Amino acid sequence: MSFLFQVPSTAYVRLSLFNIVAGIACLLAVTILAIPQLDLVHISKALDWAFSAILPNYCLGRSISNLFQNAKFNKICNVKDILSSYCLDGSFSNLFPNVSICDIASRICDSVDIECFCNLPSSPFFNIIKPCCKGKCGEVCLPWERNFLSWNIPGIGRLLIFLLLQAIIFWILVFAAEINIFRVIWYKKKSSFVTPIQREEEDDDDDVRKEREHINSLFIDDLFKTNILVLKDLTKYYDNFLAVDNLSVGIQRGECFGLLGINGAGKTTTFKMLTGDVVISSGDAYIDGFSVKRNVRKIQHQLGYCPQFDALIEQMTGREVLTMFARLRGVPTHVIERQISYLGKVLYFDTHIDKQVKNYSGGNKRKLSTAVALVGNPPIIFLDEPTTGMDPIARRCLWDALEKVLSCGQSIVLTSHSMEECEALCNRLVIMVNGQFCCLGSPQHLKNKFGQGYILIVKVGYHFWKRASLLSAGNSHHNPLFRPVVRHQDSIHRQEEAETSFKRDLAEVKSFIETTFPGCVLKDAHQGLLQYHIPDIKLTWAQIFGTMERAKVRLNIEDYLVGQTTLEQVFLTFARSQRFTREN
Ligand SMILES: Nc1ncnc2c1ncn2[C@@H]1O[C@H](COP(=O)(O)OP(=O)(O)OP(=O)(O)O)[C@@H](O)[C@H]1O
Repeated sequence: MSFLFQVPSTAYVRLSLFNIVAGIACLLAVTILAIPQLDLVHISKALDWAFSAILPNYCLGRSISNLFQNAKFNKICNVKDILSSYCLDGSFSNLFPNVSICDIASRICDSVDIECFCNLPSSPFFNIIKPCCKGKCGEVCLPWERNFLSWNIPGIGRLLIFLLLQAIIFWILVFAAEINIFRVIWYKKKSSFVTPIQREEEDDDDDVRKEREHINSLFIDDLFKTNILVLKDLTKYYDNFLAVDNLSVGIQRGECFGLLGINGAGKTTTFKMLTGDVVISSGDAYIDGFSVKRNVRKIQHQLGYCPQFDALIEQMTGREVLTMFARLRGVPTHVIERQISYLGKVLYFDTHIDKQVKNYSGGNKRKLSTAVALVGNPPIIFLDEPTTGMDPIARRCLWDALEKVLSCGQSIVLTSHSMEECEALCNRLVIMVNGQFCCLGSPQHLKNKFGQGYILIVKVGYHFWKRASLLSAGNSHHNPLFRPVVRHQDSIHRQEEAETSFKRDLAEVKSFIETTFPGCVLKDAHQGLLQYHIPDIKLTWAQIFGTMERAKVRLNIEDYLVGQTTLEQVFLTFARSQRFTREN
């Protein structure tokens, strides 16, 4: 049922409703339609067969109902009961004083059953038991079976056989789903009518293109001599929306690979495809040689996953959660305790490990989720924004822990919105925009390639404005009578003056920088803070500092900063081209 529903509460409500409808409403419908006066008995019979064949809860309800009904009618049609009720109380002898039927009947029916009476050519006793005489009772026949397991209604033999068949069929379906047969069939069927997406290769960054060519040029076995994870033209469509677009990359053993991108770039969807949570639209991914499409179970044994939102059981303690996942991963019992205390220590939440998860802070939950991903030392670990909500110390502790993991030869794929984190951990990273890789390489390579030159940040002084505001505030002490009106008008006037002056200063500084450093690009302008990228690599630090020091005296520059281009600036350059949907 987890294939049909995303939200547990929705699944619960809908399944409960379905069971009520299938179990009770169908039973009522069939029973009502079976009333002879409605003349719909044939429909009732057809529905009874149909429901019995497909609905186990109908079979169960029907069996219970039939058992009860059959027991009741068996009691009515039991010869000894009839004899005792009619003969012993004398009612029969009163009705037919000249007939010693009770004596005859009791003598006969000690040895024979009700059919004996039904076969008597005519007798008053026959009239009494007539409704029990099958085939001789016309429209007043009672439906009863001496054997309650009989195939005929109200015997429950047929229903039991259906229940058994359904158990076998549903077990086979669950087993097939477990071993992923449906997914494989789905992929096979889909690949026959999905045409691969035609890409404009020349639009790709050359590193991204080279990586794709490298992946496509080698056989899978060759790729896994060095790589642990390979994505090959991995694509995901949500209906018609292209969330992940033709990703190809190989991630090496012991490598930390970063996925950067703004909200909605497609990072989580990529993870979800790799873990088998969502179906791949086209392309494939391989972990340690196993295809996600064909061997998702094997792949799930190989990976640890820290999802974007903590998937923890609130009522369990941290230790219990880790023990559970360790057992699921097949960690030997005697090693589990050692691993848990190690993870608690390196991730610095060992003091909370015996608390219930519901009492954890947000940061500690993230640590526990990361520990869940690390338990059992899987060869590849996916971490989706693991440090969200962690304080700077905890974050650094996590980085140390991840460094240790990497040094043991395990690989990590990490998404994060912290450039600092990516620079600290990632050997290589990609920036994703609109589901595509825009650039690929080490943080330094990307900075060199996309951020050649310098970053100049200039803060234009606003002290005139500040002084004016202070002045107007100071004046207000002296003339309490006129203060409200005069102060208000004066303040507005001074603020307007200060604003004009500030705008003039800003324009002067802009014009100075743009003429002094030709080719510079204004990246950001915000509250008097101008951020330029100076691409001219021939300029020296001394030249830039000298020029700015001289300008600082002449122009209204309060402060300035010259630096190397940061990863964040490279990121921002690419992030600007992300298409914005209503959601992101
Ligand atoms: N189940 C879904 N159905 C339809 N569209 C979806 C679904 N899940 C994600 N998307 C869309 O796919 C795109 C990529 O989403 P995804 O969650 O992968 O982004 P992300 O890069 O992980 O973002 P974030 O940094 O916020 O986690 C988004 O535009 C999102 O709206």
